Parts: sequence; C-alpha cells; structure tokens
Amino acid sequence: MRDKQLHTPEGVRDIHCNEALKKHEIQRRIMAVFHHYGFLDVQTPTFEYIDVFSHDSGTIDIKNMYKFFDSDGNILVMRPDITPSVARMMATGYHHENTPKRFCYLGNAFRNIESYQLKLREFTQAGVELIGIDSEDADAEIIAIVIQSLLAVGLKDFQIDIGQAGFFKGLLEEAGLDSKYEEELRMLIDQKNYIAVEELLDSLELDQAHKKVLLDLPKFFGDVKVIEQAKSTTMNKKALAALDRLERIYNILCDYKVEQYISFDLGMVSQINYYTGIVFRGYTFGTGVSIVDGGRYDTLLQEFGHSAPAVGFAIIVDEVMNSIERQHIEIDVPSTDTLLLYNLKSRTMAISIADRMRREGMRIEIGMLDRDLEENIAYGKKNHIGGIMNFLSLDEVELVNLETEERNTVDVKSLF
Ligand SMILES: N[C@@H](Cc1c[nH]c[nH+]1)C(=O)O
Repeated sequence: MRDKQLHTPEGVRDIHCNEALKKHEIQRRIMAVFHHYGFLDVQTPTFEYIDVFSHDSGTIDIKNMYKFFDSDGNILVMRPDITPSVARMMATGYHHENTPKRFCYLGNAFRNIESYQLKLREFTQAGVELIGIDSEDADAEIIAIVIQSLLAVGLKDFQIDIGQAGFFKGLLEEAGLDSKYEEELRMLIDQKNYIAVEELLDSLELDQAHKKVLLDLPKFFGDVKVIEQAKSTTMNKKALAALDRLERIYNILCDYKVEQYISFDLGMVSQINYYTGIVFRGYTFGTGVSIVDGGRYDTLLQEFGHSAPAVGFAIIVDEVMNSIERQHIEIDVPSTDTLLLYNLKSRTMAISIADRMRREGMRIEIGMLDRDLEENIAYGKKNHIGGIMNFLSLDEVELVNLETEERNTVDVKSLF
C-alpha cells in the first residue's frame, strides 16, 4: 500500500528542477522554429470522447488507450496523440475556410503500451499540422521543419527515415491481398518480424513474385537510390506514383539543403492508421525509440465531416531530452542570481530592493535559513546561485560572489 503511495506507476515520472528547466528551454526552442514557419498555437483538451480516436482512420489501437467514464456514462480517453483532436477542431471551427491552416501545439499524450517497449506512457509532444494542402512542397517543408527543430536543440547526428504509406498499400493492392489482413501484416512488418510475415503470406497463398516483394521491403532502406530500385519491383500505379512523389520531395529537400539528414525506408509502416502518403521517423543516438513521428493523412479530417488533406509531425520532447543528455549536449538554463539576506532592521529596504531587481529581470531568492553566512554560502553553491547580498544594516550590505567566494562590504547607496 505504502509502496503505491510513494512511487509513480510504470511509464510516468517526476521531472526535477534542473531537468524541468532544460525541458522548458528545449520546448521553447522547438516552438520558436514552428512560429518562424508561420504556425499558430492551439490547445485541445487532454481527454476527449473516445469517438475522436476510434473511427476508421483511427489512431493507435483502442486497447492501448486510457479509458474512463464521465457521469453520463460516456467513454472518455486520455488523448493518445493530438492530431485527431486538431483535425476535430479544424473540422468544427474552420470548416468555412478554404485557405491552408498552420497549427502547432505542445502537450502531453498518453498511451497504455506494453512495458517491454520501454516507452513512457505519458510524454510531451511538440507538433505541427499543415491542413488544406496536398502538395509535395508541403511534405518537404514539414520535413525541413523537423530538421530545423532538431538542430535548434543542439542535435547534430540524427536521421529522418522517410517511407510511403501509398507504396505499401499499392503493393497489397497489386498482390490482391484482402484488406482485412493489412493491419496484421503492417504490425508484423513494423516489428520487423519477417518469419511471421512469411508465415502469414504463405497461409494466404500469395504468388511467389508478390510474396518476394513484400518480404524484400526491409531491403529498400538507404539513400535516394532505393527509390529507383523499388520502382523496378512493381507495376502498380499507386505504388509507382508514391515513389515518384518521394523523389520529388527529395529534390525539394535538396533546395532546403537538408538532404544529408534524409534516408529512405520503404518498409516503414506505421502503427498509426491514418497515414495515407509519406510517413517518417527521426532517430538519433542515446534513445532506442524514435524522437519524431509524422506523415501525411489526407482522409482523417473527413471522419469529422470536413474533407481536407493534411500533413504533420510530433517531436517527442522527452526522448529528445534523453538523447541530449546521453550525447552530452549542453543546454544552458537560467539559475537564481542572488540570495538575499536581511535582518529585522533592514527588512523593508531589502524587500523593496529585491522587487526592483526582479523588475530588472533578475532572479532573487530570499534566504530562509538562519543568518549564519557560511550555511547560506553552502546552500547557495549547492543550488548554483550567483551571489549573496547580506543586508547588515540600513547602510551596509555584504556581497559574496559564490563562484570566487570573494567578499566585500559596501555602502547600500553604491548599489544603485
Ligand atoms: N500524431 C502523430 C504524429 C503526427 C502529427 N501529425 C501527423 N502525425 C503521433 O503521435 O505519432
């Protein structure tokens, strides 16, 4: 019992002071990039009716959502991602508009996933959704924004793997595979469980040529040349159109001068159901899971009664933090400038001086330990405070630089 009182459940965690400051800084830099590309902030509720996430174009599997009831017996879920909520908001709040919309957001999402996946069950997403445009320029811009965001937080060694949901769908169509097996096949391919993929394809009596292409999917991984190779494996129009589009997106990414971060993975299939075009994931060292997930979803909005193409992504801030930590990338965070000590006589003056300094932008903490200076010095150093101002009287203030431990006593008036 006490165990549960003192511990957090698996997959959620506390974030302590310095780490929280770093997280804020990372989020600030990412959101600044989004704003520089003209995206506007939106906020949607943390929980919604299950219907927002459980339709045909769905998001993740319902069994992985946290569900509960409201007092009227409706089923609610903690949002497993934010894209369907933004799609709902767009469809209900902006249906009369026919110009593209650029929305960005920062918020937590919740997934009740198996613990062996070692993923957090509550995590922060910083994402963008570009709604109303179906062009490859939009696809490329979105990927360029991912790259600029990761560069802005100090990452250098990372890779964006791009796949195409349309290529996989085209192959299945060509093979004549019943769509009811698509989900299972997608899951097995995503898990790279090729023994099970082969078993499934055998049980469906697929002909050898089609079976081979599906089994060869993981080989289509690498630089832009794999697109050319993939073209020779299929005659399906949908699959070929998907590959052509990928090539054009790559060319635009060269205009953005970010091609060094791009690789292709035509075997990439997402667990998320709503992707219809490009899908992509970002990877870096220090975390085994993706730090960015995204893609084009041209049919999701139609579930909410407003048909519009869209593309977007979400950066998983917690995973970015992990990799920054492991890669020893410095993130400067502000610390308290001054620890202020006063006595009964100097209190009124000290409080008003502290106020003035805060208005000037400084971080001032009033010392709450007793007035033993050594104790305060030890406390200040431990908490990375810049210095101490010890108001000895109405005229005299003792200044201690906590970095050098230099001390001197000056006239209060000389401070201003
Ligand atoms: N919502 C997706 C990411 C995304 C945003 N827009 C398009 N895809 C996720 O949580 O993985």
